[in-house]
Amino acid sequence: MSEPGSEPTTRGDLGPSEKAAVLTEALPWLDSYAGTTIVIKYGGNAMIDEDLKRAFAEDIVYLRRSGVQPVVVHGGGPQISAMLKRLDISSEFRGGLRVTTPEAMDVVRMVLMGQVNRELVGLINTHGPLAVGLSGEDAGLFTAARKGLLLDGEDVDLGLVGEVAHVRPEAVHDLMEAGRIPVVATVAPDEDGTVHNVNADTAAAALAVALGAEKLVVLTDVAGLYRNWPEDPEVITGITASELRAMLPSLESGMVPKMEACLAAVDGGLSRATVLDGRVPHALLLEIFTNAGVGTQVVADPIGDIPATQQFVPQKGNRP
Ligand SMILES: Nc1ncnc2c1ncn2[C@@H]1O[C@H](COP(=O)(O)OP(=O)(O)O)[C@@H](O)[C@H]1O
Ligand SMILES: CC(=O)N[C@@H](CCC(=O)OP(=O)(O)O)C(=O)O
Repeated sequence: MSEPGSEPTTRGDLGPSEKAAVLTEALPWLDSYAGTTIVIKYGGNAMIDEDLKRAFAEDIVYLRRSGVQPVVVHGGGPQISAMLKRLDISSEFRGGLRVTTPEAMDVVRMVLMGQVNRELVGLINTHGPLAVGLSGEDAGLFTAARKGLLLDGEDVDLGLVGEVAHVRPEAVHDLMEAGRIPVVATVAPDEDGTVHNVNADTAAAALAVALGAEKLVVLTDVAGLYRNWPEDPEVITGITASELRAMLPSLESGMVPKMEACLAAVDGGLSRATVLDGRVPHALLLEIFTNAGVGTQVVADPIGDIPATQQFVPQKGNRP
């Protein structure tokens, strides 16, 4: 596993028998995931360069062609920050969430829907007419409610930041039934129609639960959830819902909404939620179609005394 800030590792060239082994290793996973829905959250911090974004689009199309139904929910935090800076609009984060003024909200909406969403849809569609972009504003997909935040005993006013109060997943279902890949930006109106900025991890979890997805995969810019961050970091490969719940108050910055989202997904009935290093090319395929898996896997509390690291150990025939 890489350390924070270190370069992600890549695989060297494989010989013919190793290539065949990789392909056959995928077979049981192809069998067990066919027909399931996987929600993939693509964080803005993992959209580092054009090659990585192209590799991500390939992975999504690969999943679709393998009979999996991928649903993409994307972020774009660094892209929003860059545009706010260009426009000389200040913004700050509290508890991993952007304090969003009405002026900043216009920029959030413009960047997420007009820039990041369009780019991902375009990259996927170089492989065929597959992806359709939408936001929480389309066909009532998300209804937001103003998010409150208590930090160190103090009420923080986050402005136009929303949490997902209601999901109406019909539009996503319609697209999936038509063989399309929904690509979702996470701005959403409240009941009065005022558009709110919803953290993409939070929205991805809510959508995954509403769709009854098999799994939530979160692509970010670290190798997973670290214990003892940042002094003596060590990636946690597997963690149960209760262990994560106990750890949440000690987490910082962007990891707070991310791990809250994984917990919400598992509490909402998904069998797993995984945080992966999106800087590794094809991390998604490695996670879904190889025995090793990568990153941090959050699982429901065990029945009996099987440790989290050994639950659903990805081996043939061992799917829950
Ligand atoms: N315990 C932790 N383990 C891993 N990353 C952490 C931890 N605590 C804080 N972080 C920070 O959280 C960041 C990921 O969140 P964020 O920047 O919101 O990513 P994304 O754009 O992918 O949603 C990491 O880059 C890291 O700096
Ligand atoms: C409320 C809030 O913080 N919203 C996020 C929405 C984008 C996002 O979540 O992007 P990443 O996944 O790349 O972090 C923001 O304004 O940055």
